[in-house]
Amino acid sequence: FSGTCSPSAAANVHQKDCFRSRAASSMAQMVKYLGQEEAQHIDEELFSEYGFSVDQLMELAGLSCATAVTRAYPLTSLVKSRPSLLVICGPGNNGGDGLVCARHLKLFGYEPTILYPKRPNKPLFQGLTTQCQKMEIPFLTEMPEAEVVDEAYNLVVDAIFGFSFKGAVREPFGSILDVLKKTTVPVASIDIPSGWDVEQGSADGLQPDMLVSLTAPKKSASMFRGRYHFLGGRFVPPGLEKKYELNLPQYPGTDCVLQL
Ligand SMILES: NC(=O)C1=CN([C@@H]2O[C@H](COP(=O)(O)OP(=O)(O)OC[C@H]3O[C@@H](n4cnc5c(N)ncnc54)[C@H](O)[C@@H]3O)[C@@H](O)[C@H]2O)[C@@H](O)CC1
Ligand SMILES: [K+]
Repeated sequence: FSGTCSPSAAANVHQKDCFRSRAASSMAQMVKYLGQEEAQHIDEELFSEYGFSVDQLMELAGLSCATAVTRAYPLTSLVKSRPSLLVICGPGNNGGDGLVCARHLKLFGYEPTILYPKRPNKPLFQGLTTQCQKMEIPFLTEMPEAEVVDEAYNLVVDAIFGFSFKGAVREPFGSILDVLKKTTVPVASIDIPSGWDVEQGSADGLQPDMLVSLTAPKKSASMFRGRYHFLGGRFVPPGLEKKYELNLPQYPGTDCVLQL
């Protein structure tokens, strides 16, 4: 889209797109893009000052991600005969968001499969894993080759690393990300495209088609070049939003996601 809204454009639809696009880009300018430390401080404060628990926010974050997937890749738009998705979960809370997202996607009619190679020995993650197993979501034991991923799945959900990622990628995630970079199916990243520096991004890294920024976008989101950037995690209390000057756009109605 060129950025100029031509009044002579015949279709109303085009005009609507035009205004939506303008509104969205001005919203994207207003909302604050967070540095890594700031994102971690907000996270800590949500628990220490505002009394939330991790599983509460993870449920809302994962639900946002699943909802964003339904908006960008509705069941009717999928090209494969089955609505299959691959959800790759990492070793921290970003991986937990992925487990929650997979569970909701199953409830929304998709057929997720999970790869979860490094599982923390904590009740929260064990519970989320059990819930997915009981929802009859299959777990893979290893990352398939790129050609297999392209053939078997409509979309890959990247829940490997979030805002605590630092340094060079350690195994087995280095090899998993190498495969992901070779696939042609769209990738939807939760919070940060995995392997990207949280603030600087990564020129030769993963190039997801969708990014769901949680709470507020991180600085690297300004380097995102995919088609769909959503904001999710509609749980920020006004006091916290004010303190960190987040300038969050208003979510429409009761929606838990907003397209930036
Ligand atoms: N504050 C918020 O707004 C919320 C955040 N949530 C999620 O939590 C995420 C942050 O979670 P965490 O702080 O647990 O961290 P991450 O999930 O970003 O990753 C931490 C894990 O990755 C490993 N790791 C870090 N760098 C690595 C490297 N170079 N190679 C291999 N492994 C590496 C760490 O050892 C740790 O196990 C967010 O991005 C978001 O997805 C949500 O669950 C809930 C609400
Ligand atoms: K991610």
